[in-house]
Amino acid sequence: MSLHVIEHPLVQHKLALLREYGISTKSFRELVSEIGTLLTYEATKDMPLQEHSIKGWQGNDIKVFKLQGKKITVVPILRAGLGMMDGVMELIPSAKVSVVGLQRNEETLEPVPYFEKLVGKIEQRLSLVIDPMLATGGSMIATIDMLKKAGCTHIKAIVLVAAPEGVKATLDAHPDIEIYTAALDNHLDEHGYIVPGLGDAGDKIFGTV
Ligand SMILES: O=P(O)(O)OC[C@H]1O[C@H](OP(=O)(O)OP(=O)(O)O)[C@H](O)[C@@H]1O
Ligand SMILES: O=c1cc[nH]c(=O)[nH]1
Ligand SMILES: [Mg+2]
Repeated sequence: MSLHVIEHPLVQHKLALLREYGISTKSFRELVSEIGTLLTYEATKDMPLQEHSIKGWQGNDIKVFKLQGKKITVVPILRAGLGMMDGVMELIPSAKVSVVGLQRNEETLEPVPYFEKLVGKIEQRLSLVIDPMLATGGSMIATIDMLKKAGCTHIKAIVLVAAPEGVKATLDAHPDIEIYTAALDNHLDEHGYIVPGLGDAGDKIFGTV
């Protein structure tokens, strides 16, 4: 459906810190999680509400609004998506979690699926796919393919940084989804890395380099 670049000053400030050369693993993890929280706030702002009547502090009936029906499944793409989990779950602590494992082949840039564990009745919920990086879009497209195969019709993606190539490929393949990102970066380099980007987000979160 569309791309939402979140230009909120807190998001942009934290993203600037995240891009620093030589950032520590601790700071990288903290910022990934914090930006995850802020982007979740934006991505959930059109969730439907239902009116309820409750007893308020004075003991009389008052009208309030609560989230309606089956709510959200968070879908982290392993590994790097796990880095956003705590931040996302902070705002939606009752969300179900469906985990998808994909490893990009660094030669062909094709995603190689290695894990899929989706929750029951996933088709009745909004799927919120989380991954820090949207590069060629291959991993995101493969994940959305899996979710649609399971019957999901309402899917949003939250990524910290997106390349124009990945946004186009994802929205061409799945025009009905919405992408929320802190930045639409410049381009992909010859190795499929986002420029200016963040480097290898999975390695930075897990300390594997
Ligand atoms: O848009 P694409 O071209 O598919 O690239 C983006 C994917 O690459 C990274 O994961 P990677 O495959 O490196 O796995 P990791 O999270 O285990 O490091 C990143 O976290 C995305 O999942
Ligand atoms: O720039 C990129 C592209 C894919 N995966 C990453 O971690 N970073
Ligand atoms: Mg990686």
